[in-house]
Amino acid sequence: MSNEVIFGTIFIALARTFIAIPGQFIDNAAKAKIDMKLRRLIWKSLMNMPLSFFDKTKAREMVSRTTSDTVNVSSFLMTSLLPQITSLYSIIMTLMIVNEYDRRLAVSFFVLIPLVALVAFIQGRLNFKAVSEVTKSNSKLTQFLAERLTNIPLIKVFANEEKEDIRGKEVISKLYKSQVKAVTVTAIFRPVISIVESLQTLVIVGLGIYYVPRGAFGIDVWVAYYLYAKDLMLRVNSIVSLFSAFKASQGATERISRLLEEPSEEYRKYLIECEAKKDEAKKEIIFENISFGYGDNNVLLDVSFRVPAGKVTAIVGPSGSGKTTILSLVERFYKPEAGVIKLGDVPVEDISLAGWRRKFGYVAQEMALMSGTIRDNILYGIDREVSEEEFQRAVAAADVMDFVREFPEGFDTEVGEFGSKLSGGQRQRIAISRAILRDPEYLLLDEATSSLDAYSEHIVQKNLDGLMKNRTTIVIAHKIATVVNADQIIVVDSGKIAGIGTHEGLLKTNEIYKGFFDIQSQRQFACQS
Ligand SMILES: Nc1ncnc2c1ncn2[C@@H]1O[C@H](COP(=O)(O)OP(=O)(O)OP(=O)(O)O)[C@@H](O)[C@H]1O
Repeated sequence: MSNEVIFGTIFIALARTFIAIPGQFIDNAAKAKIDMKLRRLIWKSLMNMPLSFFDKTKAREMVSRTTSDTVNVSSFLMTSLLPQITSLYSIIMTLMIVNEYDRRLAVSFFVLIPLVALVAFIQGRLNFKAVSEVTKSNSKLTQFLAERLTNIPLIKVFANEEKEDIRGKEVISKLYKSQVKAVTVTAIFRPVISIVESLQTLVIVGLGIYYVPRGAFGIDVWVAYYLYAKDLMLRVNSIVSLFSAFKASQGATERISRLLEEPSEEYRKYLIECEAKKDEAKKEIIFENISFGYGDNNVLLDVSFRVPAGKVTAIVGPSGSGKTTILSLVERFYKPEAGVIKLGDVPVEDISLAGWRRKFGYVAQEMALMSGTIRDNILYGIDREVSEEEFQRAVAAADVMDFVREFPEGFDTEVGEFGSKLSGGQRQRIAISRAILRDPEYLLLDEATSSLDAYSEHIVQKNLDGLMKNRTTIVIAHKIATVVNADQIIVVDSGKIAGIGTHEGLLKTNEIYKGFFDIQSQRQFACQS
């Protein structure tokens, strides 16, 4: 019996050590794999979300969904849940083995287990609350820092450094206080846990002192019981702490599930294969009784018009009247609430979104760039081979050479985060050269030359005119020259069509257009004089 107990105990201890080493490796590798799979799933889902999703979601929240929430889930699965299955098995086996040694020793566990479980439960709850508080304060600090650091010019312009300093200190202090709270919980529970451990030892030792001299069992059984009891208590402790780990991962799991359940753009729904049908560029784009709003903010009301194929349509109207929204609907960033948009006689809903977007070149007022070089940005989204000659032609047409020449590294110059190392006009010229390379069937320009100086504007406008020629183009225009030369002008006012016609026609019949023309003429005159 004696040898059996001693060798059995040593064998279990050794086996545990040898199993633990590869076990730990497998756990960590599996955890990393779960992280990777979850992150890929989230990323894919984010890439297929409609623009309306990003209107209501903070980018930083999506970053933490992809980085920290995934870790919470995988940690729960691999470091909390799975090991507890073996813990449960160990507890049952220990109870059975000790019961075989001596029933009275096994009964002692029914006193020790509830005691340890109760303390671990209370500690888990308090710890969970404290750690949640730290996580919350931490993400508030991250949000604060990211927002302020990307808006330094705004802070400087309003000389708000002192106020921001005070606000920053408050956010940092909040994180500090929550950390101290968490540390206090740990500090309070350390002595409580020590007391419980001492009690355990007292019971274990007490049982030995009482029963061994009376011959109930030998010292070997007593030592084995001691080792089993210690291990059992650790396992009970970790099973109970599963509760707080579950709570911590519950929030993350819910957030990830909610994200994955969001409806995607049905990007790959191919009802009509768009790419093959080049001749569709010959078809007009038709808005039939379109109404649309962002949430409760109604922007377009029963809007109907036709964009003739191969012609330039200019949209004019006061700020906030819905001009950019019309372009967004053409690009199918949003779905109209009422009415239908057609290409010829086909509703655009029946045309694959990927193919549809590939038909368009879009140059917005503010074009953000990706970090990388100027060349990377010019070629962004161009999924075909571009010869150096073609590249040079495009950059010359958009007057990009004018500023690239100034940089020692030329087209290999890094543009910085969001293209921050370039001016608005330089960023716009990159966007225009990108549109030229894309050679789209449809061109959407949102006041595309607004950030350029007079000289560059002249060159770029000349090339844009070339690009617009025989191409279906919708341009949101504030400049007289663009408007006057357009084949058709749509006047938008408070989300409604206030007039459609040519410059001469509207000038005679449309008061809003006449007002717009007069203001723009005066502005242009003021700029020139
Ligand atoms: N993503 C959005 N979410 C919520 N509201 C929006 C969004 N984009 C625009 N709006 C609102 O829709 C209305 C029309 O905006 P839109 O950008 O279409 O006007 P616009 O005529 O192009 O203006 P501007 O000439 O100043 O660029 C505005 O009241 C604006 O606040």
